Amino acid sequence: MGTLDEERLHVARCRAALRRMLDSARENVIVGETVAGDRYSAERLGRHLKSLAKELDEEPDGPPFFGRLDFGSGERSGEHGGRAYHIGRRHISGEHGGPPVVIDWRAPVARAFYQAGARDPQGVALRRRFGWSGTTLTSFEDERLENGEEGGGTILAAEIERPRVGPMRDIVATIQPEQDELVRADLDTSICVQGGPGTGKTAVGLHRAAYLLYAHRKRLERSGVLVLGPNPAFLGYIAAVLPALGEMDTEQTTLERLIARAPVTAVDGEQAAIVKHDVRMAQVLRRALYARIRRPVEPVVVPDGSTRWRVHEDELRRIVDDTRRESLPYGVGRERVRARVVSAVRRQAESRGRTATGAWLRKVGRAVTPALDAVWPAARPEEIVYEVLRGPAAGAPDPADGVLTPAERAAVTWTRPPRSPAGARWSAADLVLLDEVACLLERPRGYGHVIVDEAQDLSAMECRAVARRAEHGSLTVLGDLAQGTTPWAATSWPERMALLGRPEGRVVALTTGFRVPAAVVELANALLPTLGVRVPATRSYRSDGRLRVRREDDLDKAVVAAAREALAFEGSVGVIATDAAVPALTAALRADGVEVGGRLTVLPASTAKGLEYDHVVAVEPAAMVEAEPRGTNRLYVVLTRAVSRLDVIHSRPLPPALGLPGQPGA
Ligand SMILES: Nc1ncnc2c1ncn2[C@@H]1O[C@H](COP(=O)(O)OP(=O)(O)OP(=O)(O)O)[C@@H](O)[C@H]1O
Repeated sequence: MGTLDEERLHVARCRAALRRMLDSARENVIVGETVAGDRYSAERLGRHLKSLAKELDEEPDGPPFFGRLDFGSGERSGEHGGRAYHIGRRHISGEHGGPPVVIDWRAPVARAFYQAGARDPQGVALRRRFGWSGTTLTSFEDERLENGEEGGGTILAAEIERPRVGPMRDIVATIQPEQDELVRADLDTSICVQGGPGTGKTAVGLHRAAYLLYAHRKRLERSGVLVLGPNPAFLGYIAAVLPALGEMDTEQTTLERLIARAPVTAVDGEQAAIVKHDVRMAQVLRRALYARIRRPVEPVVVPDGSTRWRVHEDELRRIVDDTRRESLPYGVGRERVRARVVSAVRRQAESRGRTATGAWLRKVGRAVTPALDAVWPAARPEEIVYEVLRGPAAGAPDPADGVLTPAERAAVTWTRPPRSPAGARWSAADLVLLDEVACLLERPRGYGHVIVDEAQDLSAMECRAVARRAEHGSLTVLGDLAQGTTPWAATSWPERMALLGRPEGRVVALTTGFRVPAAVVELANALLPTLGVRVPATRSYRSDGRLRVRREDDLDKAVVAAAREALAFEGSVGVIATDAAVPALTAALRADGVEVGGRLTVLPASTAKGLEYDHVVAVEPAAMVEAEPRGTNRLYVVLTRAVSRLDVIHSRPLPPALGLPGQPGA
C-alpha cells in the first residue's frame, strides 16, 4: 500500500519525470517552431509547449499529486485490477514509455476517486488523500472502501476550510460526488445548476470547462469554450483557475464585453431598461428591420453595352417572397436576392447565346445594387435601433404598435433623439438591442460550449444573446434564484432555460455550501422566505467560523475597529457597504491608518456577487435593503460572502426578516 517514505520516493520519481518533460518541452518549443506543417498549427503547438514549459518551470516542486486509488482484484476493477494510480492536476509520463506516474484527474479511471464510496466502491480497494505542507508531503489518509470505510478524514476538511487569500483556486483534490456528476456531464447535454451561496457553482462550471476540453479536445479546440461572468471583478477573481488546470484556451468575459459594438455612454431609467430587456423587444426590432423590405414595383434593368436586361417586377417579387420564406439572416437574404436576380439575367443572356464569364457576372451583380437597395436595402444595427428608439416619423407605422403598451413605448423613446445613428449614445441595454439586430443581419460566432454564471440576473434579451452563441453547442447555466438582483431576475429556471434555447435542459440543485460557515448560513437562510422565489435552503459543510452581530451608534468607528480586528487574522477581508456609503467608509478607514487595497477591500454591495473573503464586515443591512428594489436579495448575497468570519455592524434596526431575536434593535 505504500508507507509515507515510499510515497515520498514516488514524489521524487514524479519530479524527475516532470524535469524530463520540461526538458523535452523546451526542446520541442525550438523544434516545434520549425517543423509544424502550417503557421496556425506551429503557433498553436508553440503556444502549447511554451505554456507547458512555463507551467512546469514555475512549479517543478509543487505537489505533483493529491490522491491515489488502489484497485482490488474483484470483477468490478476490470482492467485496473490490482493496480494503483496517483491522481494529480496533470498527467506525468513515466520513463521510457512506461505507465504514467501521475494520472490526470479528468481521465476516466480518475472518476472513481470522486465517485466511489463504501456503498459503491467501484472496484476501489483503497482511496488515499495526501496532505502537503508547501512542497513537502507530510501525511496521507486512507479510506478502505472495500471494508466499508468512508469519509471522516481531516485532510479533506482542512482543504475545504483553508482560509482564502487572493484569487479563486481550483478544487480538483476535493470535488464532491454531486459536483463531479455535473463536471463530467456529457458535452451534448445542457444543464442548469441551481445552487445556494458557496455550493460550488462557479467551481463546477470552471472544472466542467477543463473536463470538456480534456474529453473533447479536438471538437472544442475548433469551436471554443466561452465562460461568461457577471463583471470584470468576478472575472479577475476566477481568471487563474483554468490556467492552473493547464487550460489556456477558454474565452472568459462578460456578456457586455462579448457583444459590445460601442462603448456604453448612456444610462437608462429603470422603466426604460425593463422594457428594453423584455423579450417583446425582439419582435419590435425584427419588425423594424423587415419593414425595410419593400414590395417590388419596378423591373430590374441591367444595362450591358447596347443591351438592357430586364427582370420583371413579378419575378422580382417572387424572388423576394421566396427568399423571405427561407428565414435566412437578413444580410444573407439580401445577397441571396442579388444572386437570384443575377441568375435570372444570366439565363436570359445565355438563351441569347452570350457566355457568362466571372467578370461579367460580377458586373451584373454590381448593376443590380440600386434595385436591391429599393426592395431589400442594406441595414446596420445602429440604424434599426436608432429608428426604434427615436420613434416613427409622422404618419409612418410603428413596429412597437400592438407589441408594447403606449406607456412602454414612451419609456423607451428618446426624449431628445440624436440627429443620426452616429450621434447616438448607447446604454447597456441598447448594446443588447444592437446585438439582437446584428444577429438578425448575420449569424454570430458560435461556441461548442458556453458556461454562463450568475445566470439568474440575465434578462430575456440577454438570454437570447447567450442562446445565439450556443446554437450549435451546449450550455452550462449556473445561478441562484435567491441571489437575483436585477429588475428582470429569473424566478423559474425552466422559463430561463427556454429563453436560453434549451427548454429540455436538466435543472440540478446543489445544496451543500463549502464557503459559508453554518452559523452564517443560518442567518442568511432566514431571509429566504422573503425573497419571492422557491429554492432549497443551503446546508453548510463547515462547522467552523464565527458570526457576530453588533449594534453600534458610531458606525464608522465600529467598522474601523472591526477591520483592524479582522486584519489580525490570516486571509482576505471584505468590508461591504451600500454603494453610496463606500467612499466615506474608505476615507474613515484610511484616516485611521488602515491600509485599503491590500489584504482589505472596501466594496460596494452591488459588486460583491460571486466573490468571497475570508472575513467579511457587512455594514448597515437596513441601508442595503432600502438601496434598491431587490435590496433583500442583495443583503442575502452580501451575508454569504464570508468564508471564516462575518461581522454584521449596524446602527439602525436590522431588517426584521433577519429574524435575530434577542439582537438589540431586531
Ligand atoms: N468540493 C469543494 N472542495 C473545496 N472547496 C470547494 C468545493 N466546492 C466549492 N468549494 C469552495 O467553496 C467556495 C464557493 O464556491 P463557488 O464560488 O464556486 O460557489 P458558488 O455556488 O458559485 O457561490 P455563489 O453563488 O455564492 O457565488 C469557493 O471557495 C470554492 O473553492
